[in-house]
Amino acid sequence: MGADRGSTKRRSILMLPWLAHGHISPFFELAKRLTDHYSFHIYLCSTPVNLDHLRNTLPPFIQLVDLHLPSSFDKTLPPNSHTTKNLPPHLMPTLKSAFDQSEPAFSQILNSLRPDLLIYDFLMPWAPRAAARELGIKSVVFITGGAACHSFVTHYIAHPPETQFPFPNLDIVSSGEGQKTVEFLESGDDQGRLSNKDRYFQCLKSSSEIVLIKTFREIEGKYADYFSKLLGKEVVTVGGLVREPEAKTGDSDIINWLDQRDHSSPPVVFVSFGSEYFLSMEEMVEVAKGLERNKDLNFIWVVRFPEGAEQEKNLLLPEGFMERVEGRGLVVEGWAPQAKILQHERVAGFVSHCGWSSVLEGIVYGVPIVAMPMQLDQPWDAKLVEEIGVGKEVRRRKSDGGIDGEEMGKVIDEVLRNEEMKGRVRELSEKLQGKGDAELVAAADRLWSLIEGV
Ligand SMILES: C[C@@H]1O[C@H](OP(=O)(O)OP(=O)(O)OC[C@H]2O[C@@H](n3ccc(=O)[nH]c3=O)[C@H](O)[C@@H]2O)[C@H](O)[C@H](O)[C@H]1O
Repeated sequence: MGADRGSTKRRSILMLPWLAHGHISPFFELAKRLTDHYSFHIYLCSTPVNLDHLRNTLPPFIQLVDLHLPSSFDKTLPPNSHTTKNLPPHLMPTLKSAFDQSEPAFSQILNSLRPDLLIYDFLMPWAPRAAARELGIKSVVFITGGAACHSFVTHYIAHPPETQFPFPNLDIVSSGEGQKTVEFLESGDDQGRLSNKDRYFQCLKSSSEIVLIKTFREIEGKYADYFSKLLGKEVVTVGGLVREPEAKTGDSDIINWLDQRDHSSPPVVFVSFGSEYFLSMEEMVEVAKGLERNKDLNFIWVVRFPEGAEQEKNLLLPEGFMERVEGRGLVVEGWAPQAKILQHERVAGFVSHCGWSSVLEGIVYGVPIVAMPMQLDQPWDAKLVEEIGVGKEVRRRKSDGGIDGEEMGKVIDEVLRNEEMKGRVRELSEKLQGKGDAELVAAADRLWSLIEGV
């Protein structure tokens, strides 16, 4: 008896992603595939503000469950800020503490829904403990990032500092590029109770005999195997979960702009730094410089500002920038239909912060990547992009580690001219078609057998 739809009974899974779009989106994609092909019923649990955009497009056998953070935080974290989207960075530790203190509410949800399994994220060690305590059920952590990064971070936490990471090309701590991420790992929530590295490692250790991760063995098999060795658990890949772009009103202006770039006009690059990161003023100036450097370059650039800090984009962009790029550059505020843009035939390059979902979308849609990592796992994702030959990283200034517009412009030109890289991206994109489904089938069966205890 497998997890296939022929099974007579449905097994229920409660999913609890971290309160960020870059986490909720992969959990929802996994939920859609598990309920679409297999006999699972999925409860997707998050704060109301994080679930609102999903309420009207729910496939069968997926149910949204609102989790309310303690009202004691309402002064520092009003309900519409119970998400990392547009949250001022200094409030992130407070959001983690508020989420931690929602454990009693989560325990009530466990008791009312009584799921057969919990799939959780790597930021809430209290969730698997609650599942075991309240219901005696197993829990599985689902890593929404890449295996290269997570195998390094786990190695960094589990081994003495002098132990050599087996893949030196990705040992960015030794190379001095990972300082910000090390600081992030050593820092913690605003009560100082739990460092991020302890929080993360407790989540990994609390997972049952398997760990799920959003990647393809084709591109990260050796890292997934090392991750498994470090954890002493089975690391089960689910493929890239690259979502099919949904048609949305308001996207047509951008798509029409792309359609108007005929084959005689220069190629277009899409520039985005994800749903969490906000460029500083200085970084905005350097990115603008990089896009202006090549007068022939067409581009779409998504610019974002923290909630309450929205400003007219021309206040933050260099004087006269919009006029100078008139006709070849489109600056979009807040959000753009990234998946649809990357699929467009006129888009020949992707300037990305290398958030993991963006890297996978660039690869699956066959668009070479100009890697400009900013924080978190992005430095490792950028190194992987270079290692598998689907892009090139923009090296930062040696003097102060800042991004350099001139260097960015050079790498854009180099990537757009690199026929071998374009061929490699196309070849990998074709190779990955269907690979993800095969990995998902195996993962669904593995979850089913875990629930059945076989
Ligand atoms: C897991 C973790 O999530 C975070 O998410 P973040 O949003 O920054 O980036 P992505 O993972 O690329 O996720 C971004 C997702 O939002 C979509 N999108 C984004 C901006 C936009 O304007 N339009 C869109 O459609 C995009 O297509 C992708 O699917 C951190 O990066 C972290 O590095 C990453 O490992």
